Amino acid sequence: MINEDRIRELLNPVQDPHIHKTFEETDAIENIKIKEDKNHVSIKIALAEPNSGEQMQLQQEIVGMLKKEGVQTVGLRFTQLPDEKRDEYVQAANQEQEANLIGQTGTTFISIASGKGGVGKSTVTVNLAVALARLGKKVGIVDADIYGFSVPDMMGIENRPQVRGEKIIPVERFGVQIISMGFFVEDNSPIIWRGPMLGKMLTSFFKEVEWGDLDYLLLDLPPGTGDIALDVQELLPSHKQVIVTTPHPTAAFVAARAGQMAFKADHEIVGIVENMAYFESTLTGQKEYVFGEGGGDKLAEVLDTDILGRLPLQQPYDEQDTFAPGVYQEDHPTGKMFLNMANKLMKRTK
Ligand SMILES: Nc1ncnc2c1ncn2[C@@H]1O[C@H](COP(=O)(O)OP(=O)(O)OP(=O)(O)O)[C@@H](O)[C@H]1O
Repeated sequence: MINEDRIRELLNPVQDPHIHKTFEETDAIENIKIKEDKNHVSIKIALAEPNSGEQMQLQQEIVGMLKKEGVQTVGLRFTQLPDEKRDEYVQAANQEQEANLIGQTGTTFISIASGKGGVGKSTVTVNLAVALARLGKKVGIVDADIYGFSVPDMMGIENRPQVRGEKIIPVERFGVQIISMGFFVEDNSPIIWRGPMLGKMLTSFFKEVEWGDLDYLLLDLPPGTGDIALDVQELLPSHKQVIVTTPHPTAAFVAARAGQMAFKADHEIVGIVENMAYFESTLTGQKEYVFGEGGGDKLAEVLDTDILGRLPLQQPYDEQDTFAPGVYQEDHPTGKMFLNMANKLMKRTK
C-alpha cells in the first residue's frame, strides 16, 4: 500500500495552476489520510484559487497519479492558501506575467480610464507621461483607445514607427515612447476590427514592440467598460489605474462603473483626475464651476481613493504652445499641475 512519503514525492512537483509554484514551494499539502483496509487515500490541498476550472483538471490529474500507484479510491479536498501567502504568490505571478509581456521586469503599468468619452482621458495620459519623463523617468504610452486614437495628433507626431527585425520601434516624442493604432491605419480610416482581433492587436502592442527599459507604461483606454478594458485586465492583472472624470455628478456616476471593474479585479485605483473642474477668469482670477462641483470627490469616496489633481477648463494649448497641440509646456500653470500629479503618482506606485 502507498505511504505518505510516496504521496508527497508524487505531488510535490505538481504546480498550482494560478501561481506557477509547486505544491512543495507553497506547502500546499495540508493533510494526508490513508485507510489501508479500504485502499483509500484522502488528501487536503491548499490552492491559490480553489473551485476554479483548473482545479477540476488538477483533480483528475492527481487521482490518475494515485490510481497508477494502486490506490483504489481517492478523496480530494481543496482549501485556499492563507490570505497573506496567497496574495504574495498571486502578486509575484502577476508581475511575472506582466514582465513576460514586454520582456523586462520593473515596469509599472498605469491605465487611464474614464466612464464616458470626451472627458480628457487622452489629454491626461499624454501630459502625465510627458511630466513623468520631465521628472527623469523612462516612459511609454500604449494608445489602447483603438477606435478613438488621438495620442499621435496631440503629441504632434507625424512620423511612423520603424521596424527592426521582428520588432516595432516606438516613436519617441518629448522623451516618451509611443505606440498607437493611429500609426497602423491609412488616412485615419475607421477601424472595423472586432473582438479577438482587437485583443491580438493589444497583445502585439506589448509583445512585438521594442520597449527598451521602461519605468512606466501608460495605457490610454477606450472610454467605458468594454472589451479592451477586460483584455487589459487579463493581460496586466496587477496594473494601477487613474480615472478621469468631469465634475458633473452624472459623469462621476458613470465613471464609477469603470472603477467598479477595478474592484472586481485585482488592480488598484491610484487616484482621480477631475478635468474641466473650473473656469478661471484671466482678468479677475475668479473661478467659475461651469460643469458643477463635487463629482470628483464623490467618485473618490465611492472608489476609496482620492483626487490626484483638478484641471481647469481651457484650451489645452495656448498660442505659444502649438509645437504639439495637446502637450503643455513645462512652465505653463497646467504643465506644473501635471508635474505635481506625476510626483504624486510616483509616490503612490512605489
Ligand atoms: N481641461 C480642458 N479644457 C478644455 N478642453 C479640454 C480639456 N481637456 C480636454 N479638452 C478637449 O476635449 C476634447 C476631448 O479630450 P480628450 O481627447 O483628451 O478626451 P478623451 O476622454 O480621451 O476622449 P475620447 O473619448 O475621444 O478618447 C479634446 O478636444 C480636448 O482638447
